[in-house]
Amino acid sequence: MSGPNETPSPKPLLRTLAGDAVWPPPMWLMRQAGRYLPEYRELRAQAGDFIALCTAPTLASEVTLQPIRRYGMDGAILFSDILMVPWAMGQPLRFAEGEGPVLEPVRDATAIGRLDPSVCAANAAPILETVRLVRAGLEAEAPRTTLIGFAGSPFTVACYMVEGHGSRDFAAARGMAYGDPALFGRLIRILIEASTEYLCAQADAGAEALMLFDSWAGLLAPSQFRRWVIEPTASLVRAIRKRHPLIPIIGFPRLAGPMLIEYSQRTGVQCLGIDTSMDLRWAASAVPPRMALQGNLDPLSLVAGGMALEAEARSILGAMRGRPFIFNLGHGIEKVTPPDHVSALVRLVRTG
Ligand SMILES: Cc1c2[nH]c(c1CCC(=O)O)Cc1[nH]c(c(CCC(=O)O)c1C)Cc1[nH]c(c(CCC(=O)O)c1C)Cc1[nH]c(c(C)c1CCC(=O)O)C2
Repeated sequence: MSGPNETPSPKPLLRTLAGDAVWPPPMWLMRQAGRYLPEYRELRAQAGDFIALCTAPTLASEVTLQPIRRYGMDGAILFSDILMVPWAMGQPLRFAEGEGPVLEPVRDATAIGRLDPSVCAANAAPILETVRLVRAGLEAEAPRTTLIGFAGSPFTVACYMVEGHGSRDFAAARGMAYGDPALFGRLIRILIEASTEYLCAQADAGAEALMLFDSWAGLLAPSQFRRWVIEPTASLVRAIRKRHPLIPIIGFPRLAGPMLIEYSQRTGVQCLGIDTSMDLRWAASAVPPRMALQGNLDPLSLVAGGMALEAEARSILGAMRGRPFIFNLGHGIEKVTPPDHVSALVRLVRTG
């Protein structure tokens, strides 16, 4: 972002977040560092488990830089996980092979009372060191690439903390939100405080933009969406802006549908991540005109490649030409994606 006395950033992704319709659009892919890349699988094997990899700054920064070296992406997203916030607050976490994350659920006042948001940023020190190493690596190797820090949004992180694992409907968490809103609200406030500290620490360490992943926002009824997605996100954004007034923030309320309109008006984010289900032209017509959009290629079209990929990507480019837009997927890249299909997509987007 540039203020009145600053020269505009030479980084295409930052210019887009500031509201310029940069073309061809900057691009990166959610989960771009991951198991579809042979060089990732190799480093992953060296580190042992996934948490060990996230907390080993040299390895985690290498992994973050791998897709930048291979594809020259405009955005480098910190290699970590949204569940490192509960982990850093002391909630036991492991990633079971083929099963996803497993946490010791927090479902009562005693368990929630044990969580300490004030220790989050200190316990996340190795992740913050990764941010510093990645930023230095980008300055040396890819000076036009923007470093994106991130956290999960309070609601989505609370879903995993209460449920203890992934779920199709997160019934325990959503049930607690109705049945004991005071207790659920306490958990949400703890997450707002911890995430504020953690995201500000990422910005201090060199993150140039921040993204809030709200993967399960779309499970909520409108009243609940306002209370547990919009209000906490607005508080988090306000708290970050007190210390980092200019840092751009991307909000990604997945499967929000028409609630995207209120989200765009009330949370204070500069950019909206758009999931695969949403019509980009509708989103563009529904939100403020200078607000950047990011998305929303179907990750399965990238697995398929060829004409199907080309048609989907061209349709997105056609819909977004002339407005601030960041080309991305509508959800994380699939593990079975052929790396060559990503190269083909990069060529296509780069020619606009
Ligand atoms: C819900 C969620 C999680 N994590 C995340 C979300 C929000 C986005 C989304 O909805 O996908 C976000 C996330 N997770 C990861 C990143 C790294 C940055 C990136 O490349 O985008 C980011 C931004 C790495 C990861 N996070 C995880 C992996 C796989 C771990 C491995 O290599 O074994 C990676 C690369 C593990 C993880 N982490 C999580 C789950 C459900 C799983 C297991 C499922 C899976 O394996 O894909 C929680």
